Amino acid sequence: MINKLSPSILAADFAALGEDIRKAEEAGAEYLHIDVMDGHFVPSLSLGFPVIEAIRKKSVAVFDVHLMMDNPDPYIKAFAEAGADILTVHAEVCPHLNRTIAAIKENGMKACVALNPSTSLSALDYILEDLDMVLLMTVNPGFGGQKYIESCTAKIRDLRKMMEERGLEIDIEVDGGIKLNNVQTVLDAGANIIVAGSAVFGGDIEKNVTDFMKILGEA
Ligand SMILES: O=C(CO)[C@H](O)[C@H](O)COP(=O)(O)O
Ligand SMILES: [Fe+2]
Repeated sequence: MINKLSPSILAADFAALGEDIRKAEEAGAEYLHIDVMDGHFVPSLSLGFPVIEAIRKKSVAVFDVHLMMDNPDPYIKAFAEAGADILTVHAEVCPHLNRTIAAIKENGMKACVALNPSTSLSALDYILEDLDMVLLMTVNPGFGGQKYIESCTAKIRDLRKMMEERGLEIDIEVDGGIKLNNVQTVLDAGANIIVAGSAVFGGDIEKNVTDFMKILGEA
């Protein structure tokens, strides 16, 4: 599996968003993780279409859009038009997951399902073969800067094993509390797409990206 860093712009300086993104990309980040929160599924409100459209004009990165929203189905086409490349929906709020995943693909995006830390991997049992990526939340979604939940390491390992047993090579993305001092743990467990917000945008962005990429073997 190819490792990628996906810096989460939730932790960027929103008053200097274009500049912070430019720094992350110039340091070598190929993905950007964009957190959309609806104040329903999660307590926070974050950003929406105008922001995604604006940064799409400035960035060539893969837009890895993480929807933390109830009932995302009516918005799928609009996210594609705004510039999303990968669209992630939460299993907890998608009762018609096959239909949702099909709609994401029909709109030309890669399809990913996210699971909260306490959601069982069995939620993926009958959909895994249809996915381009699985996002395992390693904190409860809603806020940046939280602490990594240790029990998620075994879950990553179990998901990679589940994929191997089915002969699947699907990206496993991890999101929440990933820092330079625990990223090797999640890589060893089987994750290969690494979201980092505060650990990238809090401080020297170029140095943080470079340091992560050395560990990811991307540098
Ligand atoms: O989805 C998210 C929160 O719900 C964010 O992507 C995540 O929390 C990144 O922030 P950090 O790396 O600071 O934990
Ligand atoms: Fe996220």
